[in-house]
Order: sequence, then structure tokens, then C-alpha cells
Amino acid sequence: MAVSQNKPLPKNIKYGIVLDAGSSHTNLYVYAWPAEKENDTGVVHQVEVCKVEGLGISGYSQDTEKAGLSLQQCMKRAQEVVPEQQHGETPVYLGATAGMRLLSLQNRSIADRVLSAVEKTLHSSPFNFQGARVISGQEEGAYGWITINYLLGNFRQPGWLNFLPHLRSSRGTSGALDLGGASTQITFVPDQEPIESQENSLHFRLYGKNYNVYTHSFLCYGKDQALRLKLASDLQASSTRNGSLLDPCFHPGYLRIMNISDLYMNPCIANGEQQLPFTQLHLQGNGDYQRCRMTIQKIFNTSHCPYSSCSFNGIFLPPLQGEFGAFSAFYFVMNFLNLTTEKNPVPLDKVTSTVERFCSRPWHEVKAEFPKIKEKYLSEYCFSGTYILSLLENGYGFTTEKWQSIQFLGKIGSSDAGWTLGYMLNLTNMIPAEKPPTRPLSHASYVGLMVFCSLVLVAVLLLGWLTFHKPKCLQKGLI
Ligand SMILES: O=P(O)(O)OP(=O)(O)OP(=O)(O)OC[C@H]1O[C@@H](n2cnc3c(O)ncnc32)[C@H](O)[C@@H]1O
Repeated sequence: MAVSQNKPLPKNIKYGIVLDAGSSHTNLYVYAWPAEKENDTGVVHQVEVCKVEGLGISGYSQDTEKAGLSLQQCMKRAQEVVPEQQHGETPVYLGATAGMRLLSLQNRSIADRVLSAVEKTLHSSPFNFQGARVISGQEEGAYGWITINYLLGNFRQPGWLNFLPHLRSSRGTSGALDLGGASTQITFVPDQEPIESQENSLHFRLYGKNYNVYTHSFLCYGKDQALRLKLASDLQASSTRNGSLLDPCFHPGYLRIMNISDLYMNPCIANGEQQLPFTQLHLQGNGDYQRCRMTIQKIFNTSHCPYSSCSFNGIFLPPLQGEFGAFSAFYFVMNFLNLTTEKNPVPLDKVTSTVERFCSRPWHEVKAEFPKIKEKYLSEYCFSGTYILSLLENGYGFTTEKWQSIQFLGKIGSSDAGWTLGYMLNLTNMIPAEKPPTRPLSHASYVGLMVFCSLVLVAVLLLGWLTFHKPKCLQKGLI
């Protein structure tokens, strides 16, 4: 049955499984780490990911049986990856994100039904199922931040700093920018302390170090919901009588028909449906980046700020600080547009001109060039690219200069950037508050270091003696 059971089994490896139930999909991640090093940082790696395409929370709510089957397929894959004798001890966690937060707001009983259907499937697996729950936006932001800093090795503290605790600082961590389908998160360690708004403030003590972290999750500002917000705002501003709308965020020649009820059946959009004299929306693209940007701008309310500084919608945002890793849809979109590089970030003006050029391309040409890409994704890269620029530049204030501190990340090593690893590390207590006691140096290194220091000391003393006590004959010869 198991693929990996034909191979020799690695010894002392532990496993953990996390399911990410998003708004449009479910992903199952299998993580592995050496048992004897589990409290070290950076030792856990993703060894498998199983994507259940098109079956997210919206899928579950419509067809729980089909969703259950897809889930079983991914659980089967996990059974193949984890050695059979370890199934019983391998924990499985399921976290549902913004799609489920929205579904709970819309209809609590459907949301509960979805979770219990999922729980039933997971209870019947041979693994040690630990529960399914909806994670909060704050948790999603925090666990994403923990994941990328864990994988980037930013929680590692040079041993010598233990002797100089006053030099320890929380700088050197990377901020996290996560763009989902239904929500988006920004999380980083700001310079400014204390953090002005309590609900955006988190405190962690990890490996003996304190971190005061700022985080905010914007529900309804994931890229799918943001498109709906934009369309609802366009409709409100338009005087269309028949439901036809020219949309600058889609390619010239692109047509899309949407049911008005689908657009408004959503807690993100205040109900304005009943005033409309049509039931369908006919979108016609005209690929105009500048106009697209203007229409998107309207979904960010920047008219009030009860703090010293805000992002939008009156939400506190301290001055941006340090490097940022941008993942999930930030990466998917930028990667499609060839704007992600391993080393130097692509400058903001080049990103803007690339998106502008892409938006202006006729739809038939784009479709012919990328026949293998899902039409939903392909048709929305123009909107998504423009939305990312609006959110980062106007929403968060990444100027041309600050833009250079953003790295678009898909994977770090073999692991996907996202909240799931941070979630598992926390629930399995694999990130201790205090640094695990380790001997700073082995005996041999200690002896070597002492010998080296003694030689340097002797050399310095000799040099000093030669400089200040030159032999008399030499001094005479010089006069
Ligand atoms: O946290 P929430 O908001 O629930 O979001 P999610 O869990 O659905 O979010 P993901 O990070 O999985 O995906 C983010 C969005 O990117 C979309 N997406 C996934 N793969 C993509 C690709 O290759 N190209 C473009 N978009 C993609 C996906 O449909 C979502 O709208």
C-alpha cells in the first residue's frame, strides 16, 4: 500500500500533518523532523503537500460528500508518506481560514456542519487527529510570521550573545505579508514601542528572546473578495440600466457574466442588490491599468485615522520596519508576471510597467500564450497585479525605496511559506520560550580557542615590546 514503506525507513524521524482549509481549496501538508533535535530551530521541513483543487470552504458548503472524498484522497497520500508504525502517534490539525470566517458570519449552522463533516473524515483516519477549528485573522498573521522566520533561521541566536543579553534585539526578523482569497495579513516587529492599538499587538518569547509583534488581518481584502468589493463599488458608481459594465481590470476582449445574487450574497458587501433593475452583470474588459488602479483605490477608505498612522479603514499601522517576505497570492501573481527573483527585488517602476503592459494585451492573445493556466487565474492576473500594487503602495505605504525590502517567496527551502508550519510548531510546543540549554562549545573547540587566544596575546605583547624597547644599536643607527 505505502510507497515509502518499500524504501528503508529513516530512523528517529517524527511527523506532523496540517490541513489548510482555505476559501477555494484545501491543502494538506506533511512535515518531518529528527526527533532528537525537535527543539532546535529550522529542523522541521515539509515533505509532502496534497492540493485538493477547487474544494475549499465554498465547496464543502455545497457538496460535503464530494469534499469528504477529496479529503480522504489526501489522507491516503499522507498514509503513504508517514511510515505505518508511526500513524497512531502522528498528530493531524485542521485550520480553516478567512473563507470559513466569512461562512460563519453568513450562516453559522452551515459552517458548523462543514467542520463536523471534516472532523468525521479525519477521525476515521489512522492518525492522531487533534481537532478542526477556524483560526482567527490574528493567528493567521502570527503563524505566517513564525513560519517564515523559523525557516529563514532568524530565531537563531549566535551563542556569544548569551553573554551580552543587553545586545539582544528583535531586529533581524522578517515581516510577513500574506494574500489569501478572502483575507490579507501584515505582520512585523516595528521600531515604535509600545504598539498603539492593543488588538494589533502580540507578544512572543521564543528561544529566550522577546518579540513585540504588530499584526493585522483585513477580512474581505483577499484577492477574490477584493474583486467583489471593487465590482460592487463600480456598480454603485455606474448608471448602467442593463448590467453592462466596462471593466479596466480585465483584458480588452474579455467578457464575463456574473449573477448579481452571487456578488451580493456575501457579508463583505453591504446589501445594495435590491435596487438594481437587472439580475446579471456583463463585464467587458478594456485593459486600462491606470483606470483599474483608480477603481481599486475606492475600496480603501483613508478618510479617518484615530491613531498616529493608519493603513486604511481606520486601522493602525506603525512605520514599516525591516525586510518583508510576501507569500501566497502575492507570490502566485508576481511569479506569473516573472517579477520574482532569487536575489535582487524587481524595482517598483518595473513592476508597474509590467502589470500595465500585461493588462493592455488582448485577451485572445493572452489565452493563446498560456493555454495550460486555469482561465479563472489567467483572466484575473491583471486585476490581481494591480490590486497588489494598490494594497502595498497605497494601503501599506511601501514607497519606491521600501519596495526593495520585499522578497516574494513561494518556498523557503523545501517548505511552502504560509501559516501552517507555525501553527504546528506552536501546537506541538516545538518552539520553546527559553533557549534549550546547550554547551556553547565542545571541549576540543574550547581548547583550540584558548590556544589561539594565547598565541594572539603573545604576538601582541611581542610586537608591543619591539615597538617601545628597540635595541639601542638600532636606534643609534637611525640618527
Ligand atoms: O486565507 P484565505 O483568505 O482563506 O485564503 P486561501 O486560503 O484561499 O488562500 P491561498 O493562499 O491558498 O490562495 C490565495 C489565492 O490565490 C489563488 N491561487 C492559488 N493558486 C494560484 C495561481 O497559481 N495563480 C493565481 N492565483 C492562485 C487562490 O484561488 C486564492 O484566491
